[in-house]
Amino acid sequence: MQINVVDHPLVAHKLTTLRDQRTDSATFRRLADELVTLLAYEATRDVRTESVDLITPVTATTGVRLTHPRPLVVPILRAGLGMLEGMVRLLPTAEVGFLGMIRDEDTLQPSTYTTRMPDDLSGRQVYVLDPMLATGGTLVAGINELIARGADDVTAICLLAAPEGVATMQRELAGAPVQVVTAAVDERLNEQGYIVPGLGDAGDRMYGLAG
Ligand SMILES: O=P(O)(O)OC[C@H]1O[C@H](OP(=O)(O)OP(=O)(O)O)[C@H](O)[C@@H]1O
Ligand SMILES: O=c1cc[nH]c(=O)[nH]1
Ligand SMILES: [Mg+2]
Repeated sequence: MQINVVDHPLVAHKLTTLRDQRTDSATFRRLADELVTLLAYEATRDVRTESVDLITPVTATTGVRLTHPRPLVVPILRAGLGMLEGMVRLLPTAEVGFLGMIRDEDTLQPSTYTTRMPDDLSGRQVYVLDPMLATGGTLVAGINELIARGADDVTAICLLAAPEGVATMQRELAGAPVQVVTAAVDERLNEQGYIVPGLGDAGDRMYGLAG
């Protein structure tokens, strides 16, 4: 499994504002949207294209366009939903599937409460969106579901990662066709499984406290 930490001043600037506890939900959602487009620029470096002939107002030429089958974008609900618009803006032909997952606050084990995706993902490029890679349990389970459906080219885009989660993914998904693109790998997890220094609970910061 490959990890790509995007080292760019605009990425660092937006991430710093996301971390700040004074940033309100509306600003947090806007910055998450902007940040995912910057990360997606790196994450889609190998997106499949085909050449296409066209005529400009000046001459005939050849260009490229995204190829079929269409890429699949899968936000992991809830917090991954805040990354969806920024991603499909860059990949307008993408199809969108959904994985609803929640991490138990005490055991930190993930469970899946909804799945809406094509049954057969063979030959598809898949982009998974989840802002936080903490213990890695959620992404490992989510990506294993994609692989079970035949996915053989999976890129996870995360706003922030913990070294523990990266190590878990490298162990659990060793040899799998998976890469992770993130804005930063932080110091560690705390006793509650939150990333330190982190940005808190991404879902709560986007959408308010879950009831
Ligand atoms: O790497 P892990 O330790 O598995 O933790 C990461 C997961 O935790 C958060 O989701 P949460 O369970 O809070 O659900 P939410 O998005 O609905 O808030 C986050 O959005 C990730 O999906
Ligand atoms: O720091 C963390 C860890 C898991 N989920 C979050 O939303 N934040
Ligand atoms: Mg949450």
